[in-house]
Amino acid sequence: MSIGTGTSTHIIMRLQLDVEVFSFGEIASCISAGGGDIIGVDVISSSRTQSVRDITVNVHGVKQRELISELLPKLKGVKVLQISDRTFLMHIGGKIETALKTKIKNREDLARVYTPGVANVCTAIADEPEKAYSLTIKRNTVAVISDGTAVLGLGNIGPSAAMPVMEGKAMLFKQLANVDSFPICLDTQDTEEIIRTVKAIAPAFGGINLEDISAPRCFEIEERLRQELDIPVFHDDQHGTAVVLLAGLLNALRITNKKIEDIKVVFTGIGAAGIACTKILLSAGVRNIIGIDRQGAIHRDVHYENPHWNAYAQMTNPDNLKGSLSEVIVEADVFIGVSAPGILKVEDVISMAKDPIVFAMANPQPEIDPEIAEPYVRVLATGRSDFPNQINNVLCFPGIFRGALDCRAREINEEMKVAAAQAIASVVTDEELSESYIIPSVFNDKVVERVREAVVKAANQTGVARKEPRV
Ligand SMILES: NC(=O)c1ccc[n+]([C@@H]2O[C@H](COP(=O)([O-])OP(=O)(O)OC[C@H]3O[C@@H](n4cnc5c(N)ncnc54)[C@H](O)[C@@H]3O)[C@@H](O)[C@H]2O)c1
Ligand SMILES: O=C(O)C[C@H](O)C(=O)O
Ligand SMILES: [Mg+2]
Repeated sequence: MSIGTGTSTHIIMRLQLDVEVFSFGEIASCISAGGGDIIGVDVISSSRTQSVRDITVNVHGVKQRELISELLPKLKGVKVLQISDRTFLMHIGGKIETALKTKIKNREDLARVYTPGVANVCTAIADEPEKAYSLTIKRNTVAVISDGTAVLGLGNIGPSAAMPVMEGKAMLFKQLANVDSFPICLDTQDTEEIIRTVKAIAPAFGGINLEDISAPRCFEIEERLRQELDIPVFHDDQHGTAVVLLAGLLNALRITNKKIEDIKVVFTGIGAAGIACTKILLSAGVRNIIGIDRQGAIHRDVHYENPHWNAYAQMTNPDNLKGSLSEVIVEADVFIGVSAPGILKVEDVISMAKDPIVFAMANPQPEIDPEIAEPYVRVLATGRSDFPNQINNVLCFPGIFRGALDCRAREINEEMKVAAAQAIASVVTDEELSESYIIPSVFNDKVVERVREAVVKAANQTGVARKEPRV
């Protein structure tokens, strides 16, 4: 399966060139005719007769890449040895590794980090289990756990295919918040087995980040683990997303000057993210939310097999609207998509109220192509990093876990989440706020620090902190 991103990407073409025959001008014209731009040329090897070169080319989609790959071999003296995509190259062998804090230089070191010295440390922990926090990786380490059932918007692609996303989350934890983490993808989709397994591996970890586990199983898995473990358990697709969404919406409403209690919000995708996002907006004061899943608006006149939808119908849709997205979205102020690609049409956006806010957050393909939607909306956001206004849980999970680990929080509660949302929103000042800047960038170094501070404060206020954090 190939993801047509619709945006540019770099490919590296390794060419074997017959020195007597080839013409670089012809190669350049051919790449340009295929719609690519040459970014760089590296000579890999050279002899009197042959030269092997890597040509890095910027292309704007899969079709251009295919066209260039077809045209180049037709040139005289040119043989295409290999075409690699930079994204794939960054994944070869995985994206993370274990690093040592101290090197074992001699026998004395060996006897300390390993047998016999290590035995004394083990006994100390056996005598006083709390010491696991000071003498093992526990205090700074989170397990990133998935069963591969709702990987981005790709669906149930299984545990092995989920690994690149989980490795990516681990990279972000480390780079943004210096939290160590392990990506763990489980080869089971059985709720009880997942709960048992996570509980069994929990002693090594200071927190559990559940990721890309589909609804409705994710609700029970998280709830039971929260009750049965004494470390924070956080389903990122529910709560991380909800926190960042609330931050983005608070700032978008500053632009459109609409009051949170007056807006009509239409959601698509009433799964893990959709239900949690709805709940956070209700507690922030939104009164009119209508949720839409595959069969249309969720209302109170039917009984759903999914018990979460019956509960959802009770807390949303005050006018008990029925029908399709196109029918329900008329005069809505805000659209929030956590569902599937391409389901929002331009006509739907046109039918919204003045100054529409559209958050098309499905990954990797949003509910509407941003380029198509842009002329019709006041504020547009997606979950992706290649458009402005990235509403993605990456703005939340590193900082929220940094804070929770630092104050050794027992759990991550509602107050900590709302504090995190306000902290993220506050990074964008009044002077900076604009239609294309409602939410700070992932690379804004104020984000993690502000979220951490707000989360530690809320944890202290709600009595779930078990330690004064180091400053
Ligand atoms: N931007 C972010 O930070 C962020 C965070 C979490 C999830 N997401 C995205 O949101 C989407 C859902 O993720 P999830 O974890 O909630 O998955 P999920 O499987 O728990 O829920 C998805 C829901 O969308 C519904 N759906 C699918 N196709 C639909 C359609 N055509 N019309 C209406 N509803 C439809 C499904 O029936 C399901 O109820 C994914 O694309 C994911 O990438 C984005
Ligand atoms: O992984 C992401 O980019 C965000 C989110 O967790 C998702 O599942 O889409
Ligand atoms: Mg996810």
